[in-house]
Amino acid sequence: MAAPSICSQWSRYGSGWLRAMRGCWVPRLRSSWPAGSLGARLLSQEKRATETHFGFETVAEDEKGGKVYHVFESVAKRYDVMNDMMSLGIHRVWKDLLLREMRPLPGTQLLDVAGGTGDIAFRFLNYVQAQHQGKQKRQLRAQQNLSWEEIANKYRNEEDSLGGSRVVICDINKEMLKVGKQKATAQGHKAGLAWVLGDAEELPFDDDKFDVYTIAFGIRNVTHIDRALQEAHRVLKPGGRFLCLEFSQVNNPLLSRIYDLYSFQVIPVLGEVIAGDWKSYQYLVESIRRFPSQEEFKEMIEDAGFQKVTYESLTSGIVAIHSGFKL
Ligand SMILES: COc1cc(O)cc(C/C=C(\C)CC/C=C(\C)CC/C=C(\C)CC/C=C(\C)CC/C=C(\C)CC/C=C(\C)CC/C=C(\C)CC/C=C(\C)CC/C=C(\C)CCC=C(C)C)c1O
Ligand SMILES: C[S@@+](CC[C@H](N)C(=O)[O-])C[C@H]1O[C@@H](n2cnc3c(N)ncnc32)[C@H](O)[C@@H]1O
Repeated sequence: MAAPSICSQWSRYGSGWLRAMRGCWVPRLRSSWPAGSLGARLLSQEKRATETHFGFETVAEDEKGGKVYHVFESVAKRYDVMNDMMSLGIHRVWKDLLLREMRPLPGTQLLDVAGGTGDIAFRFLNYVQAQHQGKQKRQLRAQQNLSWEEIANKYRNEEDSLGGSRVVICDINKEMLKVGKQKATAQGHKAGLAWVLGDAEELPFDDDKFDVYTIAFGIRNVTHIDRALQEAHRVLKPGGRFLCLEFSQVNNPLLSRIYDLYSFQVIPVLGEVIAGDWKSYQYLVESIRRFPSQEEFKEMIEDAGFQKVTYESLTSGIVAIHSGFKL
């Protein structure tokens, strides 16, 4: 599979003709537009159309990708330890629940987008391996009068311990992927996984290719969420499933105040102390507040063409798992 270069990915950010115009005739005309005139209104519309947010900051659309890249390049090495410290390990439970929701069938082809250091992919591999081994044991136990040679051969001939399941981890950040690959080696995951550098908004995969698409704590960072959702829909096979684990809206007012206090007063401090990076963790908490609520995000998933869209809020809505099908 071809891995597109980071530079070619970035050249795409922002809408082409508006960007080109901003650079040429728009600034020259600006001074001659009286306030409230059509020209001034068009300019402000054009600005709004090409601006987005990076946390609480307003930035040009074509700047956001670079800023997000810098955040994850900076945190990559301390990413996993930070998550355990900041969430007291709770992120592991959320990720386990995503797998429980997925319940992959034998032979599942999974695409994990914004897969970073591989947490979802490794859970998937452990799950399908355990399933496959369980099935194999049950089959052997059901067969009477097998010799020890036959049993030993059965185990030896078992080339694919994953029962045909595979996972592709796709992420835009090569530093995150690098840490993920090191983790895979340390955890003994060799077979059944591929690492691909790519953008959620322009996936380097053919149509109708995967059974399941996951994105965990990734979609919040994408510049055009609608494009990422459309891409998810494109690469899934008919009948395929979209699953997203993401921060969401806390639904308990009292807890919400404690949560805000913890997010804004503690997380950036931990970011500074553990990773030497206040700004990236300030971006994390700000981007969480910017992300749509459970219901709003559900509508966006439906707009991308998914059917039977549902969600489950976890830990009082701190995070939610959204699910949808390509039918
Ligand atoms: C740069 O971008 C990123 C970098 C990353 O490293 C990760 C991500 C993406 C995120 C993940 C992969 C998930 C893992 C990361 C997190 C969970 C960090 C984000 C955390 C939050 C937004 C806050 C919510 C966290 C939790 C509920 C986890 C549990 C944490 C606690 C129970 C905190 C306990 C801490 C203390 C007792 C320390 C003392 C605190 C204070 C003095 C401040 C005041 C705090 C309190 C009164 C207690 C705080 C209690 C809560 C927060 C519980 C609130 C519970 C509910 C609302 C149910 C990435 O994009
Ligand atoms: C918070 S991490 C999540 C990593 C992993 N899924 C997890 O649950 O631990 C967010 C990831 O999204 C990736 N990312 C951000 N924008 C992306 C994009 N446009 N396309 C693909 N990946 C992106 C980042 O590089 C980073 O690895």
